[in-house]
Amino acid sequence: MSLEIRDLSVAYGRRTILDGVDLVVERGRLLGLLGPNGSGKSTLIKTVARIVKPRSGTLEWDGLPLDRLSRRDLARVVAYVPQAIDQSFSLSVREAVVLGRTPHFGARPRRRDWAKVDLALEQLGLVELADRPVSELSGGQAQRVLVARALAQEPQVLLLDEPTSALDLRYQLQTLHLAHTIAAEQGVATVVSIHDLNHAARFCDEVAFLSGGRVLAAGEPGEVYGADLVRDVYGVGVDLSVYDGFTEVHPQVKPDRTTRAVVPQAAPQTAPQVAPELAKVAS
Ligand SMILES: Nc1ncnc2c1ncn2[C@@H]1O[C@H](COP(=O)(O)OP(=O)(O)OP(=O)(O)O)[C@@H](O)[C@H]1O
Repeated sequence: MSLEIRDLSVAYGRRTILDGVDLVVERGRLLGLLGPNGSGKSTLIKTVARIVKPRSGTLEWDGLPLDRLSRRDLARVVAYVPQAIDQSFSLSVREAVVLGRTPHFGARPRRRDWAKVDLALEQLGLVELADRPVSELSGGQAQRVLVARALAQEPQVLLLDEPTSALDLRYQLQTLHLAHTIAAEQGVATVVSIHDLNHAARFCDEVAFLSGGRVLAAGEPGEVYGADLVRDVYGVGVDLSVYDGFTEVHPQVKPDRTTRAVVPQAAPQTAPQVAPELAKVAS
C-alpha cells in the first residue's frame, strides 16, 4: 500500500507552484518534504488533503483515487495537521482532540473513541492540559493538540505541515520520533514538511527536496544530502559530517565585519541538476 502522487501540477491563478511532481510514500515510511520558503511544501500537503485542487495529475492511496472518496471516507484515510490551529474557538483540549474521531463514530463518541483520545493526549504530553480551553494554550501546546487530533483520527496517510515550528527542542524531537514510530508501528504513510535538515536526516526514512515547483532530489537522507544540492536549493554553502550514524549539515558562516551579523556563505549557484541515482523516490 502506498500514497502515489503522479505528475501533479498545482497553480494559484496563473502561477504554477508545483509542476509534474512524482512521489511515492509506502505505508510505514516517513517522508520529509524539504525546500526553501515558498517552494510549495504546504501546497503539496494541502493538495493531498484535498484542500487545494490540482491542475492536473493523480493522487492515489492503495490504487484508489483520493478525489473519488466522500469527505467522510477521505477523513478515514487522510489526516492533515495544519501549521496552526484556530485558537479563537472555545473547545477544551479533549474536545478538540475528539473531533479527530468524528469520521469513526455516529451520533456520539463511544468508549473506544475516548480511549483513542486519551492515548493521543498521553502521546503528546497533553494529559494535564486536557480540560483547558484551546484558546488559552501557548502556540507550541496548541500545535501538539493538532497532532493529537490527527493521531486520534487513526489515518492511513498522515500529513504534517511543519508540526515542530512552534515547539521547543524536547517536543520537536518527541514529535518527530512519534511521527516515525506511528509510521513504522501502525503502517501509516506519513509526510512531514520540515526545515531542519538535521532533524529530517535523523527521523525521516526518505526526503524530497522541492525547488522551483519540482522534486529536485529524493531518497534516503544519507544518500541524497550533498553540499552541491544544499547550495543549489538554499544558496548556502555547507559542510557535511556523520554523527551517530546520521548525516549532519553544517552551514558555512562567517562574521560580517561591519554589522557583526553572521552571514551564510553562498557558493556560486549552478543550474539545479537531478542526479538520476538521487531521484529514486521521484520516479
Ligand atoms: N492561497 C494562496 N493563493 C495564492 N498563492 C499562494 C497561496 N498559498 C500559497 N501561495 C504561494 O504559493 C507558493 C508556495 O507556498 P507554500 O506555502 O506551499 O510554500 P512552502 O514551501 O510551504 O513555504 P514555507 O516554507 O514558507 O512554509 C508561495 O509563493 C506562496 O506565496
